[in-house]
Order: sequence, then structure tokens, then C-alpha cells
Amino acid sequence: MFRSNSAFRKLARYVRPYNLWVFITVIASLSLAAIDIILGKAIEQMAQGTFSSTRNMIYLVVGMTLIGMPCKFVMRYASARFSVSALRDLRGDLVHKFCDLPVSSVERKFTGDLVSRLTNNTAMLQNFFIQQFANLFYLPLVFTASLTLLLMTSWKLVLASLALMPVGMLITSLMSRPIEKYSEQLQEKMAHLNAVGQDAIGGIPIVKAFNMQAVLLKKYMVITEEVVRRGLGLEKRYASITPVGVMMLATPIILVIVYGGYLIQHGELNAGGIVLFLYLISFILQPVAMLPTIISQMKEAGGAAKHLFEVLDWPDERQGGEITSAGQDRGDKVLRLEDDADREACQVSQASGSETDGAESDDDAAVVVVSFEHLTFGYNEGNTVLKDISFQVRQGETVAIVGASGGGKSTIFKLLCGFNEPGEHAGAVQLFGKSLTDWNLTSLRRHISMVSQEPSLFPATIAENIGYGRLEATREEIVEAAKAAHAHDFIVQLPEGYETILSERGGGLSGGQKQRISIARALLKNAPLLLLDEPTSALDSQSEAQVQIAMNAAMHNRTVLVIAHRLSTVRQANRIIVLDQGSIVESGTHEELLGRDGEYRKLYLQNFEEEQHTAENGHSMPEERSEKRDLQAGVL
Ligand SMILES: Nc1ncnc2c1ncn2[C@@H]1O[C@H](COP(=O)(O)OP(=O)(O)OP(=O)(O)O)[C@@H](O)[C@H]1O
Repeated sequence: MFRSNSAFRKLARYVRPYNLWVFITVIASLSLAAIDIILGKAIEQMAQGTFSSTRNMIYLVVGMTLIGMPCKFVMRYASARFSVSALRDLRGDLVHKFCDLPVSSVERKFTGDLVSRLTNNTAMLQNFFIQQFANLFYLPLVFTASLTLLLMTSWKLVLASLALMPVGMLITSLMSRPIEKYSEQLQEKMAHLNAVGQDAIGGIPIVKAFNMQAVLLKKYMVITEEVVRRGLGLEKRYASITPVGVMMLATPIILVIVYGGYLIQHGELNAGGIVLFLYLISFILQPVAMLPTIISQMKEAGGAAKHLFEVLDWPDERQGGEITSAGQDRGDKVLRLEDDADREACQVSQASGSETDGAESDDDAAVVVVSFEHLTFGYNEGNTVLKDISFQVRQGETVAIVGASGGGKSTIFKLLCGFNEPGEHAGAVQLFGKSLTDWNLTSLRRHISMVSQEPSLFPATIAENIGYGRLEATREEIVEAAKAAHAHDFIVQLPEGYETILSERGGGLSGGQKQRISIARALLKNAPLLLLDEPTSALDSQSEAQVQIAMNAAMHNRTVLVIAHRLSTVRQANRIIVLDQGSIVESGTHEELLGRDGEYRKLYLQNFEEEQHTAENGHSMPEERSEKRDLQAGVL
């Protein structure tokens, strides 16, 4: 009947652990149905004068009401209890899933779309369960029992009064058919609207700086119009079903009165029968009248469930060489694989003499931390981003990657973190002596610290933001890391100190302060390999100097691959790799490369010209000014 049947089946898996509450909901709803039927029967006997006494009738009504009220409470609470719990688990699995998705596939989605699935769609399902689940049991029971009682009283009046019902049902079923599709389209548009809103809020400084408000508002309004159009389309369907529902409610009552009167006149029914009909017919009509709404809401919930389970079916990032399925199917096997990989990784990094263990190695090959061998890579088929890349980073070395924008520098980092993976026959990437494809990605990332160009802060305290580098770190270690990253002094000056809660954009902190917190996080992690993307965003000279000091601390005595934008960083590097349009065009030390009339020298001069401009404003470092004189004199 529903396109979303399989989504409901999947949903049932989430409800199963709360079967007790489902059972309580069912029992409470059936009890309520029984109360209504008992009262109906008593009313019939009262009207026929066969009920024992009026006093007993009052007792019965009061008694049934007293039982019915807690039943109603229990029914509502129990249905809320299992639906809220099941949806909490589903939300948990969705968040888990978002974490398990490959970075490359998350990058392709709208954040707002994912958030909308997590919030709107789950809320829609939850509301359906709370509002309608009990009705799925209550309504059929009262319907069947009332129909039986009425058939026993006068089958002719039943047939006459309900004659038009099948027609009404057919009409509502046909009219509600497109609701699921409309609802799905509305949800998609809502997700898009959320995405645009979220991106606009996220980028508010740029939005204002470029006076983009009007453009974004226009874009937002266009999508809002679309949402309104689809929303109204959906409401139109509901609205057109409503009169059919009213017609289905009113017609049988009129027929009971008209045809019932006729039957009384002909001695085929007594007054008690009519009273019973007028009381019980509502229990037949109510389910039928509610049917369109229930079906529509069920279809809407089905659309939401489909939208949600679609996410859970997206392929995960590979784990230990295997693709794991959705969160709820995560088994011991995968965890064991992770453990094995971890152990192996530790052995490799011990063999490579990483600074975390201090082991020495005299085998030259064993100290290679990163190795690219003839690697060719592209994000999309037919579009090569890295071409035949070969280089190595040995333990303790700092290797700088420089090159023009779009040359593939960040792509190298993404490959090293396993965010993207090379094709099978496109060369090899090795980390700590093991092929990237053999690494369990979670384990691999434990061996890598990364500081990106844009500081990544999370809505949590400063202490937590630093502590994410190593979850088991003590407060003392967090403070030590902050001190090493030259962040401690400004943190303690904040009114809440380390307990200052940051927004995801780190509101209230300067660019340099945010960067130093990110560096402190990387320092705390103390991983054997540091991937550093130097910040190029405009920092004032003092902030820049402090970030530079923090970066130097992070790089000290560590294996570092750095995307370098500053001369001082480049000069510190043991080796520089020059990347141009995806190929390594030069590599060597700063001095060696400057001695050649190649790409590096060009970059250096260009860079230097920029820094000369800075120098004219009084911000460049003295050593760079002297280097300029050296260069002009042709010394280098
Ligand atoms: N997720 C992606 N999907 C498709 N193409 C991408 C993706 N990320 C980057 N690219 C493309 O790959 C090429 C290299 O990008 P990359 O970000 O590695 O360059 P970069 O040297 O780091 O540039 P910059 O210095 O500007 O940060 C560019 O042409 C870019 O458009």
C-alpha cells in the first residue's frame, strides 16, 4: 500500500526494544475501547428499561470515567515513551552515521539537508507515533465492537446508514494518494531552505562585508516561496479531504434518524435501538472519518522515514578494509579489526622510531613516515589533480609543500588523512611503513595531528576544545598544551577562563587566538605526524607572530608536513616540495631551490614582493628584510 513500507519495517526495529511501552499503549487503548463499548451497551439497556437501576447506571458511568481517565493518560504517556525513545536511538544512529560517512560524501551534501533530516524528519515521525499509534488499535476495536452490536440490533439500519461509506472511503483514498509525494517534495525544499539559512548565518561576516544580504535574502525568499507553494499544495489536499470526512460523518446520522424512524413506525426497532445507534454510530464513524487523516499522516511519516533511512543506507567510510553497514549493525568484528589495526599501527610506529616511543632505528627505510610513490589522483574521472607524485618524509623531518593555488597541496593532506583514497593502480601512499589502503582509518588518524588553515572550534568550552585532541587528557595537560601554544595567557584573562564556552565560529576570540587553540589541540594530541596548513587569513602582526611561535612549538622535534605560506616556515623546512598543477616540479632545500632559476625562485620573489609591501608597513621580520637585500645583491 505504501511506497514507504520498508522504511516502516526498518522503523519497527527501533521500536522493538520498547515493546513493553508499545504493549502498555495497546492495552490502554483497548481498555478505552472496552469502556466505550460497555457504556454503549448500558445505554441500550437503559433506553430499553432493562438496566437494573438509574443509581447503578450512575455508578457505572462514574466508574468507567474513573478508569478511562488514567487509561487515557497511560495511553498518551506510553506512546510518547516508546516513540521518544525509539526516535532518540534513531537520531543517535544518524549522528553516528554522519561520523561514519566518508568526508568526500559529506562535502557533497548541504549541511542544512543533513540537519533537517536529523531534526524535522525525526520530529515528524515522533509526532505521528504520539498522536496516531494508539488510534491504530483503539479505532479498529471500537469500530468492530460497535458494528457487531449495531448489526445485532438492526442490520437493516446498519446497511442503510453506512451505505455511502465505501464511496467516501474510495474518494478519500484516491484523494490522499499524492500526499506522500507532496510531503517528500516539501521536506526536500525545507532541507534546501535550512541549508541556505544555515550557510548565510555561518558566513555572516562575509555576507555583511560583501553586502550580500539582499542577494541572499532574495535567494532565501525564492526557496521560501517554493516551500510555501508546496506546503499549500499539501494543505489543499488535506483541505479537500476534510469535506468528504464531514460528509461521511453527517450522512449516516441523518440516515439513522430518517430510516430509524421508519423502522420504529413499522415495529422493527424500538426507541432504545435508536439511542444505541445514535451513541455507537459515532464509534463507527470516528475511525472512518479519521482514516484519511491517519492515512495522510502515515504517508507523511513514511516519507520522513524513507528520507531518514536513505541516509543510513549511504555507504560508510571503509573500516579495516571492510565497508561497515549502518550504526545499529556495527558488530564486534569491526571493533576487533580496529583493535588489530591499532596494535599493528603501534608496532609500525614503534619500528619507525616515532617520538612517542623514542625507539631508535638504524634502518633507513624504517624511518620513512610518509611515502608517495608515483601517485596519480583525481576527485572525478578524467580530472587529474595529482600527477605522478613521489616524495618521502622521514621521521623528525619538516617537509614544506609550496605552490600556486589549486596545485593540489590540500589534496595531499586529504589523502594522508584517508578522506579520499587513491585508485587501485594509481601509485601508492604509505604511512608509517604501511599502505594507506591497509590502514584502518580510525587508527591511522590517531597517528596524525592536523592544524587546518581555518581554525576549527566546536560549541564547547575552551578546555573541551583543546581536550578533544586527547580525550583522556587531564586539566594539567590541557593547560600545558595551551601554554606551549601561547594560548594560556589570553585564556586566563577571559572572565570564564578555560570554561569559556565558544560558539562554533569561536565568537569573541581573534583569528590568532582561535588558531592557537587549534594548535594547542594538536599539541595535546602529540601524534607522530603533524599536518600543518599555515593560516593565511589576515592576522595582525602581533597575532601572526604569536601563531608563528605556537606553530614552531608544534613543529619542534616532530615529523611535519606543512603547507607553507611564510618564508620563515619554508626556510625552517628540511626539504621543500614545489607543486605546480598537480606535479612536483622541484624539490630541495631553500638554498638549493633559490640557486635554481625555477618555479620556487619565482614563487619566492612573488611572495617576497608581498612581504616587501608588509615591510613597507613596518610588519615584516628583520631577517626577511635582510634576505631581500641578499637577493637583490644576487648573493643567494
Ligand atoms: N572535493 C573536491 N572535489 C573535486 N575537486 C576538488 C575537490 N577538492 C579540490 N578539488 C580540485 O582539486 C584541485 C586541487 O585542489 P587543492 O585544494 O588540493 O589545491 P591547493 O593547492 O590546496 O589550493 P589552495 O592553495 O588554494 O588551498 C583544484 O583544482 C580543486 O578544484
